[in-house]
Amino acid sequence: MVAVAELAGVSVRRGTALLLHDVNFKVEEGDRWVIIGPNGAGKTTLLALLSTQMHPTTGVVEVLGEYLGAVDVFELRPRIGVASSSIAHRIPNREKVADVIVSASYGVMGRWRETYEEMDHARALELMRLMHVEDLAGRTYGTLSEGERKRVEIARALMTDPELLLLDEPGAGLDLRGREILVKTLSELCEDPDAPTMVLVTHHVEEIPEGISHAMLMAHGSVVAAGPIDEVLTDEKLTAAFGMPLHITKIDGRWTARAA
Ligand SMILES: Nc1ncnc2c1ncn2[C@@H]1O[C@H](COP(=O)(O)OP(=O)(O)OP(=O)(O)O)[C@@H](O)[C@H]1O
Repeated sequence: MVAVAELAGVSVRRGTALLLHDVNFKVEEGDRWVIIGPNGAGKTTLLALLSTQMHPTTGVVEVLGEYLGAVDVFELRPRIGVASSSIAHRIPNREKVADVIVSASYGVMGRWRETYEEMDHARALELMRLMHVEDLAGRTYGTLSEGERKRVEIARALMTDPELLLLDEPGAGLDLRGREILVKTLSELCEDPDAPTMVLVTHHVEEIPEGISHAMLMAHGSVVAAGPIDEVLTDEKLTAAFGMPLHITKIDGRWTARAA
């Protein structure tokens, strides 16, 4: 198996704060990872390394065969799709949904004077169908519900045909209906053999789509457990990560957790 990303002995320090401590993590081609942990566990920091937005203080980060620190990250970034609230905040509200997606092929936020190929428009349409937002193509981004926005943001992240897809809390702020539509759409993506290798971050096991193959539990900047999802999402390991007695169950491929 080819490693799409690998962290070896990675720590990240900011002043006296240790954001990540001796993290080892390997993502192989075709893997669908979920990273779970309480607030402040270091999940966003880990995604910042994988998306080449941050360098480690110590240790080695390899992404798509290149080592951070020895590669021009601007060449690497188009090969990585990212959907996160910080990117979403930069999308202009007046932008049409179809343009939000197609403009990713130029790496721009909001259309300006670029001209797009027919191929780009066809790809954007294909992705809108994949994310079930094709009916919203003509709407402006600012008029969408939170759930619709999330699916548009993921379609945008897929526009450059990335080899690695990073999703930072896609279910945050969604109501039950919005969450269920998103989880179903993400399940379809996870089960699509042509979809890129994926790493999804969430706080809630209820947001884990079917088709996720691996899980990592984090706490206090360290890895509590990592591996095939059924081996990692156990009462004992979840309890250790969240620091309270928890009971987790899996029914029809979906997970729920509550205090034990
Ligand atoms: N520049 C910084 N200086 C000091 N501490 C920082 C800095 N950036 C982040 N931190 C701290 O590092 C820890 C890890 O942050 P991170 O955002 O990676 O956690 P997270 O698991 O994504 O949390 P959340 O679930 O709340 O989004 C937090 O305690 C945060 O306050």
